[in-house]
Amino acid sequence: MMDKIHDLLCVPLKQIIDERGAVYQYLKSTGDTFRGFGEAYYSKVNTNVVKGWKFHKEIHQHFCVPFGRIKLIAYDCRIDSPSYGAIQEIIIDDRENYQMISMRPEIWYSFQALSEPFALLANIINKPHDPAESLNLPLDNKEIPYVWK
Ligand SMILES: Cc1cn([C@H]2C[C@H](O)[C@@H](COP(=O)(O)OP(=O)(O)O[C@H]3O[C@@H](C)C(=O)[C@@H](O)[C@H]3O)O2)c(=O)[nH]c1=O
Repeated sequence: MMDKIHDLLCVPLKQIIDERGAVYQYLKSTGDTFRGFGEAYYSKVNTNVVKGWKFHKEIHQHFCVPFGRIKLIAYDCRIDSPSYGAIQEIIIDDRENYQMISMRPEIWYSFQALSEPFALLANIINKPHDPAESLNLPLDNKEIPYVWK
């Protein structure tokens, strides 16, 4: 059963399309979820590859997919959360599911590229990347109740 994780926000984004191309909106400092700017980068994911599981202790992330299609799985391990134990599946892409995911810290997540030849997961984070601030678990672990097929 796919739940909704407390305070993990999916914000539909506009694409302003014209005959020349389009403008894909992403993140504004005036947005409700903005927590300051630290770094922006892309995670390129080759078709069918799954990255993760990842967990950030402090960093707040803003994901969107400007190219391709990603399946994101999130798991709420916060004992004090109203959605403790929840697993949420989110499709993010550059078309009908063009949206920003406001991913607060302390959520486990992993993500798979569903598009060929790859997908780009854009990420804007509120502090510069710090490997010491994150945790990783292998895809086949005993802690997270989700199995990637
Ligand atoms: C994110 C990042 C990674 N790296 C290095 C660390 C490592 O040697 C290599 C690959 O890093 P990762 O395996 O973490 O890359 P990846 O698995 O693509 O994950 C990254 O994508 C986003 C969506 C996340 O979820 C973050 O955890 C981030 O680490 O790049 C940097 O130098 N600067 C950075 O800002």
